[in-house]
Amino acid sequence: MHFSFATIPTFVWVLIAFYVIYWIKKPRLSKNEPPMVPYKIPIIGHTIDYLFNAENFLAECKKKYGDPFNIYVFGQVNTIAGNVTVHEVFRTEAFSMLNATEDIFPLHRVLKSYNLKTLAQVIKTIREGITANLPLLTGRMQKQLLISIDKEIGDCSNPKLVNNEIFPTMVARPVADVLVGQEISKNEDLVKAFAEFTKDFGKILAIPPIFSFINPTFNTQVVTLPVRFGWNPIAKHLDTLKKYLKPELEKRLKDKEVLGDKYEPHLDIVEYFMNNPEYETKVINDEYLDKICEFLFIIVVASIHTTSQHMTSTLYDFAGRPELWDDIYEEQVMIDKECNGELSSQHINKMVKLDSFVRESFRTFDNIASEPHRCMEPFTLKNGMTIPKGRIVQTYLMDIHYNPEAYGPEPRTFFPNHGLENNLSASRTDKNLFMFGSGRHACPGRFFAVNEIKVGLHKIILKYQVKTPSGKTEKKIRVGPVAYPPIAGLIFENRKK
Ligand code: HEM
Repeated sequence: MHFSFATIPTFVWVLIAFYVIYWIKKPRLSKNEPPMVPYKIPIIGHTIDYLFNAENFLAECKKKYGDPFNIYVFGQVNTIAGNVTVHEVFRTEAFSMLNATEDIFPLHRVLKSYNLKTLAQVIKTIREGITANLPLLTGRMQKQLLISIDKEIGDCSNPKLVNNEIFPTMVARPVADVLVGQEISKNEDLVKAFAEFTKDFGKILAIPPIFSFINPTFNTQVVTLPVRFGWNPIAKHLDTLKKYLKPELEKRLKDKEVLGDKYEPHLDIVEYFMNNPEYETKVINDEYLDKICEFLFIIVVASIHTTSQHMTSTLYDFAGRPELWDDIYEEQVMIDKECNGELSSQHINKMVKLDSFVRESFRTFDNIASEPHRCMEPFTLKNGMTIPKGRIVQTYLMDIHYNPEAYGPEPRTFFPNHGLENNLSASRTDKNLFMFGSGRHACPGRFFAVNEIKVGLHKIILKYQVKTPSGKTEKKIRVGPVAYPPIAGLIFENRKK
C-alpha cells in the first residue's frame, strides 16, 4: 500500500474529530443514578449487544446490576426498568411516551397537528366515540371482517398458503367503517390508504439511526430532510381520504341544515369530530379538511399496525398449537349456534377460552424492550435512585412478561388458560402484562382492538383449518429488542362440514 505524508493531516483531523465526539458523548451520570453497565468501545457502547443480542445481554445486566440499570446505546444513556421499578415510571406524569417517541417516530413531521393537545382530543374521541359505543359497532365490525375473509382469504377447497400482507387490510376495514362511516369505507382505495399508511410512513425511517450517535434530534432532522424537500410518502393517502371525505362532510352539513332536529346523526368518528365544539364548522374548506384528515390518520397510525401485528401473531400461535384447536373451535361453534352467525357484544364476552388464548399470545409476543418514556423532570424512585431530566427509560417487557413470581417457574411456557383461571381478560392491563402499557396512559383503543382480534379469529377458525407450514409454532422475527410476527405464511383449508 502506498503511504503519503500528505495523508497525515487528514488522519490527525479524523482522530481529533473522534476525540471531540467521544468527549462530548461521554456519558455523564448525575448523583444517585441507576448503575451504569461498563462497556469497552467508546461511542458505540452497548449498541451492538442491544441490537443483536438484547435478550441475553439485558438478562445478564439485570442479574449483575439489579433493576433498574443504565446502558449506553446509539450515543445515549438509556435506563432499563424491569418488573420492580417500571410501575413507578408508568404511574407518574413525570415521564412522557409521546415525547420519547418523537425522535424515533417523527409523525409530527408529516401530520402537522400531531401534538399533545390533539392527542388528548384523540384519546377522548376513542373513549367516547369508540369504546363507549362498542356494543353498537359489533355488527358492523363483524360484517367488515367477513368481507375481508371472503376477499383476502376466499375459498380454500385446496390448502392455500396465505402471507401476512392480508392482515393490515383485514384490520383496516372495521377501522375505516368506525372512523369515516359505512358508506365511504366501501371504497377499496380508502381501505388501502388506511392499511398502508403506517408502512409507508415507515419508509421515512429506512435509514438506520446512525446520526443518533451524535444526537437523536439531529438524526430525526436528517432522516426527515427528504420530506422537507417535497418527498412525502403518505401524501397520496391523505389525498385519497380527502377525495372521499369532502363530499361526505358537505352532505352532512347540508342535511343538518335542511333536516334540523330530524337529522339522524351517523355513528362514526367523523360525526363525533364535527359535533365537537372545538371543530364545529359551517363550511368545509381546505384547512378544515386537513385538520379532520390528520386527526383520523393519527387514530389510523395508533390502531391498524398494532392490531394487525397482534391478529397475525395470535393466529400463528393458534396454527402452531394443534393441541389447543378442538377446545377453542368447540367454543366458537357453540357461540356461533347461539347467535345464529350474528355476534353481539354479549357473545364476544362469552368467548372466554379464545380471550384467554389471545391474552397469552400477547404475553408471549416476545418483545424484549420497548414502550420508551422520557423523563420530563428529575424523578426519584422508591429505592432512592434518581432518573435525570431528559433520560429515556425503556420498558423491559420480557422481564415483566416472563416474571416467575407471576407466571411460575417455567414462565416461557404458553399457558392458554392463564387469563381464564385468574379472571384476567385480554384487554385488561395489569402489573404483569404491559402489552397495552399501564396507568393513566394505557392504550384507550385496547377494547376495540381485542374485540376485532377475537371476532376475526372466531370467524376464521369457524371457516378454516389453519396450520403453520412446519406444523409447529413459527419463530418470531426480531429487530433489535422488538419482535414481529413470523413470516412463514399460514396454510388455510376449508373446514369439512
Ligand atoms: C393490539 C393492538 C394495540 C396495541 C398492542 C397497543 C399498544 C399501545 C401501547 C403500549 C400504548 C402506550 C401505553 C402507555 O403509555 O402506557 C398505546 C397507547 C395508545 N393507543 Fe394503543 N394499542 C393497540 C391498539 C390501539 C387501537 C385500536 C387504538 C385506537 C382505536 C389505539 C390508540 C392508542 C392511543 C391514542 C394511545 C395513546 C394513549 C395516551 O398517550 O394516553 N391503540 N397503545
